Amino acid sequence: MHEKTKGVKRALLPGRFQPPHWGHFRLIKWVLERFDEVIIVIGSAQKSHSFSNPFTAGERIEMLRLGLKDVGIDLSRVFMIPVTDIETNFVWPRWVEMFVPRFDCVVSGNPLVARLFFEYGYCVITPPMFDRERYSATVVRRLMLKGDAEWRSLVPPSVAEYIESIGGVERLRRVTEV
Ligand SMILES: Nc1ncnc2c1ncn2[C@@H]1O[C@H](COP(=O)(O)OP(=O)(O)OP(=O)(O)O)[C@@H](O)[C@H]1O
Ligand SMILES: NC(=O)c1ccc[n+]([C@@H]2O[C@H](COP(=O)(O)O)[C@@H](O)[C@H]2O)c1
Repeated sequence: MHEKTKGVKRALLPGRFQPPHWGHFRLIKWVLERFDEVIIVIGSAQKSHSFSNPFTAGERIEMLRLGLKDVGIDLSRVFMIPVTDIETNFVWPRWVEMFVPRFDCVVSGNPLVARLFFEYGYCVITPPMFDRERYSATVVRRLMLKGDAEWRSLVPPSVAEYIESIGGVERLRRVTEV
């Protein structure tokens, strides 16, 4: 381990962030209360323009950065790294390792992610869920599709403005038309 990063505790936080909502930002704060740095893996980086994955990896990075600034998180403690999916779950932790800096633990509420990294030998932490009834990206996307402006209250203001600036709601409607 390099002398300068020796002793620095890092958590890996994988997710799709489609889009990032208040639950994610509370989770990132929670992680940074326990670790020195967080590596946010922007999962399914190859995906965009669908109901489950409307935004590109680049757009998700922009939104995360805006939200992190809104909540006053020091960006020098945060890495954001896009990682594409692969066919083989068993080797996915090794695949992720290729793209990211060294890390100590994985934080995930996703049972598959937790199990794969646990079997691979990592320390895995299941975080608390923050107001999960509301703070869910699926809920945000459903409200957008319904034309219910309530979705804006589930994400930081800067994220809502960004989504509007790129025509995100219109995109979601178009790509889900049958
Ligand atoms: N409200 C929340 N509180 C705490 N952690 C959350 C919350 N929502 C999501 N997470 C966690 O954030 C990580 C990334 O989640 P993800 O991007 O899948 O969000 P999501 O809201 O579950 O999205 P989707 O509804 O599109 O599946 C996962 O570990 C997930 O458990
Ligand atoms: N085989 C794989 O590529 C593999 C396995 C498990 C999770 N993942 C990814 O990890 C991310 C987990 O994030 P979510 O909790 O948002 O689903 C997703 O992008 C998911 O596709 C990929």
